[in-house]
Amino acid sequence: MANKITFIGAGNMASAIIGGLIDSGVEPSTLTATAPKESELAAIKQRLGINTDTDNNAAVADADVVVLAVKPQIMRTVCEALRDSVQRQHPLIISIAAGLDADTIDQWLGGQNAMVRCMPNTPSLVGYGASGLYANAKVSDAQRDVATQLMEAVGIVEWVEEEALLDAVTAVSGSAPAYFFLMFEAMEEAAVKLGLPAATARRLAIQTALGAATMAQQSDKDPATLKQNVMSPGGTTERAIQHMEEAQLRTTIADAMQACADRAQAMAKELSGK
Ligand SMILES: NC(=O)C1=CN([C@@H]2O[C@H](COP(=O)(O)OP(=O)(O)OC[C@H]3O[C@@H](n4cnc5c(N)ncnc54)[C@H](O)[C@@H]3O)[C@@H](O)[C@H]2O)C=CC1
Ligand SMILES: O=C(O)[C@@H]1CCC=N1
Repeated sequence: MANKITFIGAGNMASAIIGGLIDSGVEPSTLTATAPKESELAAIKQRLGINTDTDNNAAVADADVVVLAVKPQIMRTVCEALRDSVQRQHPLIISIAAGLDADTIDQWLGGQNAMVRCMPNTPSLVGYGASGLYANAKVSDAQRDVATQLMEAVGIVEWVEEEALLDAVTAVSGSAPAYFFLMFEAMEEAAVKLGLPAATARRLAIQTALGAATMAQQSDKDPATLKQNVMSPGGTTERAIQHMEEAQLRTTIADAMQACADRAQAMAKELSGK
């Protein structure tokens, strides 16, 4: 793993990755996170024992890897203010921002940077992250390995060779924890209507999702076969699945994922001015 990693931004996604890294054995003293407010940093410092700084330039001064973990809308301001420090140090830059392309961020940082774009997701916090990664031409094999190691510490890593595919990764994994949380909400509400206490319904729904995901991961059967195995002919599951198919659930999911990828592209256009 790289010697020193600095996270610019200490919000939901940065804390999820940092928490996962520490759980995987990374020494907290090698990690630094920044944010404008000392109050936000005090909480993360106390919880995770990492270094913190309100000064982005000071925090990247001796970093081998800089992870850009601020909202896309403020990325330009943050990068332009970091330009001189980055040009002096030339660390590996990893951006986790949705949409924004590597070339745009590289230009904001003064150009000629080794840039990895990463689309992670929040389950990184519990070691079950799923990240898509793309590297620009400046990234060496050794730096690719560093990025792989960093994100594998918190889950699985899939490299894509075409940058545009990161929008598809955003749709299938970056944003997708929210789809499953929506499913939990809906199942709990429906189970309460069927008479179960909310807490019981929530536990059963979550455990079932965990079981289904684990089975799908471990089985040599595809999801369609595993689904079929639950559906006794003329039984209860068949009725439920028939209802979902008639209600066009697949189309809803496809449309939602297309909207997600479209939004990533639109954000990139809006924010890069291209
Ligand atoms: N939340 C998620 O599930 C995912 C988020 N992302 C990407 O991660 C990035 C961060 O998202 P979240 O963590 O959800 O946002 P967040 O709002 O939780 O965190 C943003 C952080 O940036 C800090 N910040 C604001 N201005 C700053 C500045 N000038 N210098 C340094 N830090 C500054 C904030 O104090 C905060 O700690 C976004 O670009 C988003 O597209 C990517 C994948 C998943
Ligand atoms: O909703 C968003 O824009 C970010 C990117 C992927 C997940 N959260």
